[in-house]
Amino acid sequence: MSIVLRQVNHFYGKQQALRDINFEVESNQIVALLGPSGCGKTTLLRLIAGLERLQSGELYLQQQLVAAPEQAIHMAPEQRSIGMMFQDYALFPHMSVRKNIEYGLRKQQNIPQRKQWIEDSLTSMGMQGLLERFPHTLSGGQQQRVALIRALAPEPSTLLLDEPFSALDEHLRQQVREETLDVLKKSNTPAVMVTHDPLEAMFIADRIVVMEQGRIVQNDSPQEIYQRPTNAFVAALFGPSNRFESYVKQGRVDTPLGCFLTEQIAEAQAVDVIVRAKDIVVHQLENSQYVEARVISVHAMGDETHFRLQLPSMPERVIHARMRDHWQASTGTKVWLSVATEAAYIFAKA
Ligand SMILES: Nc1ncnc2c1ncn2[C@@H]1O[C@H](COP(=O)(O)OP(=O)(O)OP(=O)(O)O)[C@@H](O)[C@H]1O
Repeated sequence: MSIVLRQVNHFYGKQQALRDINFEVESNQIVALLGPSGCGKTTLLRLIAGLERLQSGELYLQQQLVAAPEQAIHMAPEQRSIGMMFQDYALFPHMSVRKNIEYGLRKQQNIPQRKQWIEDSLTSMGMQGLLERFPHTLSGGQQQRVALIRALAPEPSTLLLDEPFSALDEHLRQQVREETLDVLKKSNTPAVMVTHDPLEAMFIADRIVVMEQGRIVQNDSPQEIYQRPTNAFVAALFGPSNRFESYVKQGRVDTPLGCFLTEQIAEAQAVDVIVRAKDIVVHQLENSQYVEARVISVHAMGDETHFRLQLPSMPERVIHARMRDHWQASTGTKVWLSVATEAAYIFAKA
């Protein structure tokens, strides 16, 4: 194991930022911490790095107990062999790219070999010839690549990344994200990356830890998180969705989009139902099995068409649907909706 956290709680004054956190990062794994602003992601990263003192619980890095307040253990950040990379790059402005990267090399390392690694890594990212340049002469994407190589040059046992791509525009973000993934996998460095972008987490991570209000609500592979979300919050993370409140009656849950079967949830239990926009099929032809709706607006979204729809039974709500087809329809057009029964995610309310 690269990182093990046991029973960690953290307070800022009276406000609790982390609750009962337990998780592990295996060697060679990339783990994404995913959740909305304020859910405690950065706090967790800072605790692992030692920038914030653990108040309770235990932290192991490479099987070594490095923080445990009950045993008065707190290893200093610089002794933890952790590399860090943040969204604002934080390169030294008065040093060349070469000096920035070589700054962290340690005497114990095979320096000529590391220098070769630095040159090879920059070349693989299309950055050959930039070693003598200064940070202010580089683009944001180039600075971010330098920051990655700098963080990895001392061969840390783990890399922590806090929203590393958020300052980049969408196109560049995708490119730098792919390069980062390749460099991390090639160097076999386990990493924990904070992000609030579910697609980014799915793309880069072997495992996703979803956080909500200081708690871990699910810790699984990207596929499990997407296909078997454990609560309504996780089910609604990936793209636009529709949420309904209902209750179980004779093994069924009635919603404005139809009736769905549920076997696991007790009779009369109040539930949240999530139907992802992509799971609603919009039909042009009337069918008595389908639910009637009217078009509010239609939006071409590249390969998909996004519909904002209104149901006669609940005119105050906007229903979101997404189809792979290309559609055009004017406001007020009548359409019919269907949802496969397995496409409704049903969760008992807490
Ligand atoms: N130094 C601090 N002093 C007081 N409260 C803090 C401090 N740092 C964080 N908090 C609070 O703790 C909670 C968790 O913050 P944290 O920065 O860990 O969340 P986050 O998920 O990383 O959010 P974001 O995505 O916006 O960075 C928030 O309510 C925040 O306001």
